[in-house]
Amino acid sequence: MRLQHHHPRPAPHAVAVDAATQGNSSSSLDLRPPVMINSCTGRMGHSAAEAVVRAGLQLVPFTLTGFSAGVAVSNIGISGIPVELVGKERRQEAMDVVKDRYPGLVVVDYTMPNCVNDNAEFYARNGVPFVMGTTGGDRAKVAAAAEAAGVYAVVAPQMGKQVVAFQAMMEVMAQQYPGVFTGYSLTVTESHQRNKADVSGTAKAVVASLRQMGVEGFKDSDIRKIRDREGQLQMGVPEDHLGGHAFHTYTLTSPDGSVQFKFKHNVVERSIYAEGTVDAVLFLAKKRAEAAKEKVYNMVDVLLEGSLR
Ligand SMILES: NC(=O)C1=CN([C@@H]2O[C@H](COP(=O)(O)OP(=O)(O)OC[C@H]3O[C@@H](n4cnc5c(N)ncnc54)[C@H](OP(=O)(O)O)[C@@H]3O)[C@@H](O)[C@H]2O)C=CC1
Ligand SMILES: O=C(O)C1=N[C@H](C(=O)O)C[C@H](O)C1
Repeated sequence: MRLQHHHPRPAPHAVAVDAATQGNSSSSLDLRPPVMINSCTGRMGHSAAEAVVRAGLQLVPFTLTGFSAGVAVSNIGISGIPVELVGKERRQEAMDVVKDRYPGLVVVDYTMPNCVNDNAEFYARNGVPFVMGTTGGDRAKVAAAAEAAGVYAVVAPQMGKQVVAFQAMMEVMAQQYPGVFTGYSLTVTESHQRNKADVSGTAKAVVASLRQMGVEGFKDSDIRKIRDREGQLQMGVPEDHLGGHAFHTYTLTSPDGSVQFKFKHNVVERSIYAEGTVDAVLFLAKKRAEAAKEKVYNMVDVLLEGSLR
């Protein structure tokens, strides 16, 4: 496929895409599916695309961007593979070609919170399994779109194995000991790179478990979001990683102040999520091959099944 160039963005590795050169032996039951990542233009999408290539999976050489109205295509390079950018107004045309050329593909979404639902509905409409790594949006609607279309999906705000294990531990604690922190007050602070649009989806998930453990009166909007350089340095973020980090601290304090619990998970860079993304893709391919009854999963499900490397 060559989509028409309208108004190309700068293309450091502008090379014509010939999908056939990457080979395509996928079948719909392929356990190592071709992977389309939206959007390879973003930090997380780029990192996940590199992990896909490292894992020896075929990277579909097309990626969606949020650009539209006059901006159609140009190319970027991922680990030497030229990837063609597809503007929003041409995404259905591109998806038709991609489905035809890469049967059995799995889609990964790392875009923006404000397009989570639109993208999920687009993937569901097209009958393609997807990993929704993007945070935000109406998560119940994402799951409902996948269910209604009978499409397999992993929907999770956190792909990093060890952080997912922490999330799982909090969920188990909430199930086993509901109310154990009744009366305790909670503060939550999260720091991410300056241009992260929303409050941490991981923090929201952990807070949901803490509520089940009895914490009352704590709203998601009470999560303290640090995006400024000074605040980030104070929280201990290394200067080199101001542009890519995820530091989370949850503090629980007893009513009389005599007991305090602190949970922390601090991550720099993005490889932990990128590797987990590949695991989620392989998990979905397996579920599809097994024709599993359940369609929608999260990363705790992937972990519990032993599918995180
Ligand atoms: N689940 C997990 O483990 C993790 C989740 N995340 C989440 O992933 C998301 C992305 O983060 P990050 O990569 O840092 O953000 P970036 O801002 O670096 O990238 C987002 C990209 O999305 C693209 N985009 C915007 N709108 C659309 C659209 N409608 N269709 C296709 N592409 C679009 C933009 O491309 P363009 O400018 O070309 O439009 C942009 O490059 C966030 O929600 C973040 O919280 C991040 C890390 C780990
Ligand atoms: O945007 C990020 O960077 C991250 N987003 C996810 C979140 O919002 O929880 C996961 C991790 O914190 C990195």
